[in-house]
Amino acid sequence: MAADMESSLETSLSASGTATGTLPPARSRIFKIIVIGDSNVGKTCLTFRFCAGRFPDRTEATIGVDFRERAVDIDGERIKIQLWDTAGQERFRKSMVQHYYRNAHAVVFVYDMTNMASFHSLPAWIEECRQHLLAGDTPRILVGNKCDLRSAVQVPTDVAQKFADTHSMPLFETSAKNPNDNDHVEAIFMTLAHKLKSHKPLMLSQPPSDGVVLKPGPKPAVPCWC
Ligand SMILES: Nc1nc2c(ncn2[C@@H]2O[C@H](COP(=O)(O)OP(=O)(O)OP(=O)(O)O)[C@@H](O)[C@H]2O)c(=O)[nH]1
Repeated sequence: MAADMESSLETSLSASGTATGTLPPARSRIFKIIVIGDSNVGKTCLTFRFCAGRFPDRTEATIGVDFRERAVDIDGERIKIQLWDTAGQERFRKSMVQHYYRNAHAVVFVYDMTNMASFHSLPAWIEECRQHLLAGDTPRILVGNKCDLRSAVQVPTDVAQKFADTHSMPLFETSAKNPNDNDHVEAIFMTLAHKLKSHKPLMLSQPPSDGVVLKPGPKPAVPCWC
């Protein structure tokens, strides 16, 4: 992953590059999106699905944080979506928490639709986020995962929607495993990236080094989810 992160240091000038044979790479905006929620809800699988395009063969509990990154083209602009897959288990995350939130441009809260306890944990995750995020207007979305396990669903959509409305977040129900189910993981992150693109000024972030972001981006503009 380190190599991927290094690539986000690319700088500008391709548009004005001269015919020297090796044009400098295009500058990319980087959107740091952190993915939060209880252990086992599928944060690793969701981020893997978006960045690698498939469901991982196997996963282990995330320790600290994993980074995944994907470059996308939005309206002709190259954007790097940097997903921070955070540990759900308290013992694997406590020393890292402030690094997750630092300079985050958006937050994805995840619960497991087949596990009511993971839904009931959401207020605690929202509170942690509130305590660490400087910008209270940082875009947030709510994702219910594992909707492919239809017969095991414990969290009704209307209950989740009510919760999402109360917290002014859009709700998506999806499956990292089965890309044909409900909202596509691809569409969820791309929707978020479109929102960020239309509201963020240009950022030249440094990539994280040992989990620490070196250079802050400017305060994000007020998001609009309408
Ligand atoms: N059926 C089904 N299983 C899923 C889905 N997403 C994840 N899983 C399974 O749920 C388990 C946990 O997935 P992870 O992605 O490792 O969960 P996590 O939230 O990253 O867990 P931590 O790293 O401990 O915080 C694994 O056994 C996955 O295979 C899904 O959409 N459908």
